[in-house]
Amino acid sequence: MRASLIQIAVDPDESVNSRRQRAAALVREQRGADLVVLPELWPVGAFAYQSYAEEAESLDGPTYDVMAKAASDAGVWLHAGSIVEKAAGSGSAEGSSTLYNTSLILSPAGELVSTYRKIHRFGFDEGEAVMMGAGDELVIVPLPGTVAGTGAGTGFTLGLATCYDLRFPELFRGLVDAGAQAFVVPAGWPARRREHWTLLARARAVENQAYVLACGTAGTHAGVEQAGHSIVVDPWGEVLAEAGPDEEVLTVELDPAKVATTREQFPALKDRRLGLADPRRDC
Ligand SMILES: O=C(O)CCC(=O)C(=O)O
Repeated sequence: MRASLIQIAVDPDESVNSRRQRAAALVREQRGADLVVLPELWPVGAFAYQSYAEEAESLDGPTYDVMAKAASDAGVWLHAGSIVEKAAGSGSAEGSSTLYNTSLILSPAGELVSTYRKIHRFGFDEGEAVMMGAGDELVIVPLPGTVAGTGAGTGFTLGLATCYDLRFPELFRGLVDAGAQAFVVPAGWPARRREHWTLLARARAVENQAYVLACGTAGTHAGVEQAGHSIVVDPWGEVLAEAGPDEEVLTVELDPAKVATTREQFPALKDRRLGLADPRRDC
C-alpha cells in the first residue's frame, strides 16, 4: 500500500485560494498512491488565529469542493488535512463553540466518507483552545481491503488524530481498541518543538504497534516557523521516511501485514492491566 504525505508550505504571502489550487495539483500528482495525506489547517494556517472566523467553512465548502475533484481525478483515498469548520446551524460569534478543527476523509470517488473534530485543542488560554469547540468522538476509517481485527488483507483501519492530540496516549489506545492499525496525524507543529514531534510519533507507533503517518506543514505563518519533518513510522518504531523542513512530498510503501506480525511476535498489547488503570475511561 502506497501513501503520500504532502508537506505543503503555509506562508502569509499566498492566498488561501491559491494554496487550495496548489494543494489540489499536488494531490493530482499522486496518482498511483492508495492514500494521500495533507496537514492540519493548511488552507488558513494553524496559527493564523485572526483569520479563523473569516476562513471558516462548512464541510461541503470550498476546501471540500477542490479536494473532492482532486481525489477523484487522482483516484486516491484522501485525508484532506483539516479545515476551520463552521458548524451548520450555529452562530458565528468568536469564542463560542461554533468552530471546529475538522479533518475531512474523501474516497477516490470524491465522497466525504468521514470527518474528525480535533479532541485536544491547543493554545492553553488563546487561539484554538478558546476559539474552537472540542471534538468528542474517536474516529476510525477502514480502508478497502481491511479485514477487521486481524490485520490481514491489503488495507488498513486508520485511526484519526490531529497535531496536539499526539501528546495524549490514551486517545491512541482508544483508537487501537476500536481497531486502528495506522494513525494519521495531520499537524501544524512549530519548529521549536520539533524533537517532541519526532519522539512522540515514534512513541505512539511503538506503544501501539501501529503505523504512524504524521504530516506537518512547512513555511512560517503568524510568526510561527513550522517544523516540517513529516514522518512515517512502522509498528516496530522504525522511521520509514522523514521530510526536511521545506515543502516536500513523502512517499512510502506500507505493509498492512506488518501490524499483525508485530503484535503476534511481541504481544505486549495483551499484557495490559486494564483493571488497574483503564486508559479508555477518559480521553
Ligand atoms: O503540542 C505542540 O507542541 C504543538 C501543538 C500544535 O501546534 C497544535 O495542536 O496546533
